[in-house]
Amino acid sequence: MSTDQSTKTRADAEPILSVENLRTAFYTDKEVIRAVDGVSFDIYRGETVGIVGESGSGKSVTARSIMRLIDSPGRIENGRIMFDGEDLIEKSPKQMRSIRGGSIAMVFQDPLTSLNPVYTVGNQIKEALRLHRGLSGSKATQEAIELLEAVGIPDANRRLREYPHQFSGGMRQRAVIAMALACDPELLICDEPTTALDVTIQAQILELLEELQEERDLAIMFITHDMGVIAEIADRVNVMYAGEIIENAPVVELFESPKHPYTQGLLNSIPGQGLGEDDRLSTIEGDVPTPNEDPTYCRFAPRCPKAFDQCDVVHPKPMSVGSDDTEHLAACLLYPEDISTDEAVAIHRDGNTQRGDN
Ligand SMILES: Nc1ncnc2c1ncn2[C@@H]1O[C@H](COP(=O)(O)OP(=O)(O)OP(=O)(O)O)[C@@H](O)[C@H]1O
Ligand code: NI
Repeated sequence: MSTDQSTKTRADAEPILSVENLRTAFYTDKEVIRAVDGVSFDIYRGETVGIVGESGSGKSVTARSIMRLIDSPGRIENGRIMFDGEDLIEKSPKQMRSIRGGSIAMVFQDPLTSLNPVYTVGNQIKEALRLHRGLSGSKATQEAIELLEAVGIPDANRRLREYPHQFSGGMRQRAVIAMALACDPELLICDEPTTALDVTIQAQILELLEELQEERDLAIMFITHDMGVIAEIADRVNVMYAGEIIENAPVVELFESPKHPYTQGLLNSIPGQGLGEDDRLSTIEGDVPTPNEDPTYCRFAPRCPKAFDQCDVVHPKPMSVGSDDTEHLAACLLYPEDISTDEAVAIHRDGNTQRGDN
């Protein structure tokens, strides 16, 4: 993590990605699942923004919405996804195909979903180089070798001619990252890229991503359910719960001074600080509810140790909770802290969002 750098890049630049009030819903026979329900956040060049939350909180749907990979029965219902100054929601399917794997690349949990078993790793990287950068022949081969070397795959020349099944899990994920980089993306979206790997390999991949980011000024959106991974990799963190971002803060501030009771619960459940060896976020009792109705209340209230009667009838808006100039938001009726709870509740009820005010 590198918060100083993050604050610097944020102060004097435009975000590379700006998600504004994004809403994505799935229309099932039974109900409408508001998987992403009014999500807003920014990512700047050279910055890693983490998205953390329990299973089902809407992290992957957020990523897939940005990539415009939402299929029926799902659809993006509202919002803007400004990338490099243009709204991705307005793009045609053809334009999106060239953006995907071009200026935005994605790395998933299972590298085998990104690799084709019947082609050599080299051919797949070279295909990406041909499609997105117009390279072919020995130029493409040379670039593919350099990419494998850049992601720390030894003996690149030989490994280029091997098939995915000849790679170990960690090496496979490195190959997927090489493929993602083949397109020279500006934004890399990683959805639990290290979850399936053992801890040592996981640490190596995180380190690799940080190196690549520094070299290339990459913006990274990093999805995980693991607060320990967030601490390693993120500059800024969005905490998601039931389709909403309930807290957003620079990583150090989030760990030192979490404001939302949900974030406080997540931090208490980090392995080593909590009870078990299970790395799932498991010490908050109960489950994430399915967000299947308009949030006229706090979706975390049923599990919240600090909930009071108003939490069932007033929807919390993001409030500025940072010390000094820190951009730190929490959506909880307990804030702002410096006024009475009744006054705070009134601000939330009147829909006076503070986002964008600072
Ligand atoms: N194709 C779909 N059809 C119906 N509901 C869906 C679909 N895809 C996702 N959902 C719902 O959207 C919500 C958010 O799912 P999402 O996959 O984004 O969660 P997540 O935070 O990525 O969880 P995990 O950590 O398990 O990957 C869930 O309630 C899920 O059931
Ligand atoms: Ni997911």
